[in-house]
Amino acid sequence: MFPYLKEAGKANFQDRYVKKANELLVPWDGKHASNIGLIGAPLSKSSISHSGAAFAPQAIRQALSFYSTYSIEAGIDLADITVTDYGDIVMHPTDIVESQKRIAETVEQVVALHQESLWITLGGDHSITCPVVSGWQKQKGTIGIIQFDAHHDLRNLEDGGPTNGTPFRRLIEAGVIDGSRLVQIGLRDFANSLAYTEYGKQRGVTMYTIEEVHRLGIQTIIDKSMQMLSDVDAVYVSVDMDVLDQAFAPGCPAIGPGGMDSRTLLHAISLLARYDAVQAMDIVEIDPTIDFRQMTSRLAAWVILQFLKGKQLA
Ligand SMILES: N=CN[C@@H](CCC(=O)O)C(=O)O
Ligand SMILES: [Mn+2]
Ligand SMILES: [Mn+2]
Repeated sequence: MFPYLKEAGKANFQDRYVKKANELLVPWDGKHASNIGLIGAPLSKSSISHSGAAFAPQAIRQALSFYSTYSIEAGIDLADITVTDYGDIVMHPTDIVESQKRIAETVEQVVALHQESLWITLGGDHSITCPVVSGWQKQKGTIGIIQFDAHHDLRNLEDGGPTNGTPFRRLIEAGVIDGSRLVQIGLRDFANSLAYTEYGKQRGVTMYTIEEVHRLGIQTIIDKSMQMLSDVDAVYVSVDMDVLDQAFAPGCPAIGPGGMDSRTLLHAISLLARYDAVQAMDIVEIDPTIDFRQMTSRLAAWVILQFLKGKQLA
């Protein structure tokens, strides 16, 4: 009736030949689901550094609207993919342990409903990976994890409880994953301590520093890692955005120089997604309140798109 009135929040300009990446997300109706699920775990009260990562799931969804679904490099369009958006898990306002329990329970329940689905979880700080993987693993069996991170995240629990510095130690000590099935990629100087490198080595964790990424090349590291994990039932990819150099990811609380460039991370995700065993991914440690021009959330949107692209190329 009114030709110049549009629904609030809808784009001002629509090109009939362009599909925007956010249009791939379809809210879960409680019944129907596609074979790719997305869920938000907005917890950041568990972060050692001040963090507004609880705002990241919405920021990343919104950042998808900046991009189209067409990959000129691969010569494919993702337009026909549907990602079922399960929404965000409600966090307890003060109780971190209760919030993490809700994450584990919810993930276990939704994965049980749709066991064949691929899962993308948007954090939150990195503490969410422990409950997410715990819930997911219950439906999967023996799992491997590939972690992109500047940090080990193998800190002791005594000093701070279940913070964003501890998820992989908790998973190992709870027996959810064997240390020999954890691969850490992008570890960097002056962001860790010898005690945790030694703890990781004792547990059989495979570690690649950012210097090794540069020297060996990301393709070689991904090939080797997936070969090493060839006996697992499923592989989980955990993307701590602070693996990136501060120039590429200004919106992470624990930024630093000497990190990975965005192209290397995106290539790694697309390579990993081509493996059938890679069935889940999380993206963590983005605080949209300190980001610059949504650069870090935009990159996270691309991480999702590279994952979807890689699956199309599998
Ligand atoms: N996942 C991040 N872990 C880092 C940063 C913690 C922080 O400063 O918030 C770590 O344990 O050092
Ligand atoms: Mn980190
Ligand atoms: Mn981390």
